[in-house]
Amino acid sequence: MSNNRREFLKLSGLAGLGVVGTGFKGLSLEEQEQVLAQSKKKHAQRFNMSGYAAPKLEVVRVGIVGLGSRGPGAVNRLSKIEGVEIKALCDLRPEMVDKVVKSLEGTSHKPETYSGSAYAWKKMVDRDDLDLIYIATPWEWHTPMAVYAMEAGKHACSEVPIAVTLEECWQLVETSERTKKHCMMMENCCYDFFELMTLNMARDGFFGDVFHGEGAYIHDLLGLNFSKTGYQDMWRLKENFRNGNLYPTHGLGPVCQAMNINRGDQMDYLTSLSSNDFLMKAHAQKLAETDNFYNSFATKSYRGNMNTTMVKTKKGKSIMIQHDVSSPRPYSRIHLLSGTKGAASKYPVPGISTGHEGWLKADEMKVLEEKYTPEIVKKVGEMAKQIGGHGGMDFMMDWRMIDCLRNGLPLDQDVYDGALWSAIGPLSEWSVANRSNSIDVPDFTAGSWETNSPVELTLKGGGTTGVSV
Ligand SMILES: NC(=O)c1ccc[n+]([C@@H]2O[C@H](COP(=O)([O-])OP(=O)(O)OC[C@H]3O[C@@H](n4cnc5c(N)ncnc54)[C@H](O)[C@@H]3O)[C@@H](O)[C@H]2O)c1
Repeated sequence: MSNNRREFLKLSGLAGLGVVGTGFKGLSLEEQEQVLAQSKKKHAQRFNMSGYAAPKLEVVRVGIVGLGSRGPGAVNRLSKIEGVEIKALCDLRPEMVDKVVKSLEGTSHKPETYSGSAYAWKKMVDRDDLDLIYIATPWEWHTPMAVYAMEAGKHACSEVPIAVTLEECWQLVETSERTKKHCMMMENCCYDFFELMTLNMARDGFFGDVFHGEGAYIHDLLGLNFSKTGYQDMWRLKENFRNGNLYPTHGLGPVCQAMNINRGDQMDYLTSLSSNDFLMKAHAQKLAETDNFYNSFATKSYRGNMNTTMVKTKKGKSIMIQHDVSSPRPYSRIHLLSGTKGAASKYPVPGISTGHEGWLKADEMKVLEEKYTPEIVKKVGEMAKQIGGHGGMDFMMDWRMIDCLRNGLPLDQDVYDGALWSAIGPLSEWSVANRSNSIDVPDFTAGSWETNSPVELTLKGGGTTGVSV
């Protein structure tokens, strides 16, 4: 069987209008309209997964697929959480699996392994002794793997973005609703310390009505994306042949939580604009001068270096999201919240303000930290810092998900969050390709955003899962 994911989609019956291809690329205007109409029609059938609690699992038996740069860290973190059994590991490349198996020597985890083909993961997912499939593969595999996992009776969680087309977003929503299996996109930035504190402050009304938010993924990955030893088969560079906000969720997730998107407000429409590419093709051409490997990359067109996407919400609020992975500038996710009574901004230095005079002083910030540090940080924040993973946020995310599964609680990020935040990718592609015309954002919740509860910030009903550092 071909290693090609598009071939797989066709063979597995997952192919539908808009699945094969990236976003709207390659579709005529008429076909794009059909995709949107089809999306709207799907509002008919519903089971609301927001706030849904699956039966408690005392032990969470996990299978992990994708053991490149990101996956092994997840294995390490999960291995330290009480009630987790790492039962199975999978990667296309056997050597990646071997390395992770070795790292677990001396622990109680004795996983079975799967590798050697692009479909070995299906064998793993088909086992009947797994509760959760944890996905850390290239983007194009996230939805096929998550959908297959839910169909096989497992909860699914996936790295970001969980979908690359609108059709995939709908598949995730429909499958999660039909199978009543959790489908969580692992947006770790929602668990960073400043983001959690400002979410708590927003919830308490500190900022008044938060009517504007900004997020971004500004990270100079030019060298890594073009490195032959970076991402498997150069997949991440190839994603940059698309033009739009390809990686929206790190900046967007925490802003959506603070603005209660999907849970009190909803995205209405967006418009998106990309600069031209002034760096990537030039870099490819320079590399090709001395290395034939880069010849094919030197002839390609790349996404504009900076993409700016603006969203209007149904309640009249605004969100701005940026994406730039090639400019020589410092890392930033912005994380700005602007309300009727105050504002927060994370980069370059975390600050809170209540007026135009400037940011609060260190002693005032300390008082706020004491008041607004959420329960999860008090409970596992210090251990998370020791275990690591982007300063601790990765561990807090994994711990919270496992704690919710073990206590039969709804997950903080449900399938609607994953679908909506990921949908910015294909929607922004369409807008960029159409002179920044606006496009409606589908309501994946089918109206239940009006009554869904905001994400839970206490550990009510849970907080019982231990950690071994
Ligand atoms: N949340 C974060 O902070 C964060 C950070 C880094 C990466 N990521 C995400 O993690 C995911 C993985 O990224 P990475 O940096 O580890 O990439 P990578 O290329 O290093 O690793 C991907 C792994 O998946 C394997 N793989 C590919 N196709 C497969 C298949 N069909 N079956 C089984 N294994 C397959 C590859 O062999 C490789 O080992 C991406 O979605 C990326 O966006 C998230």
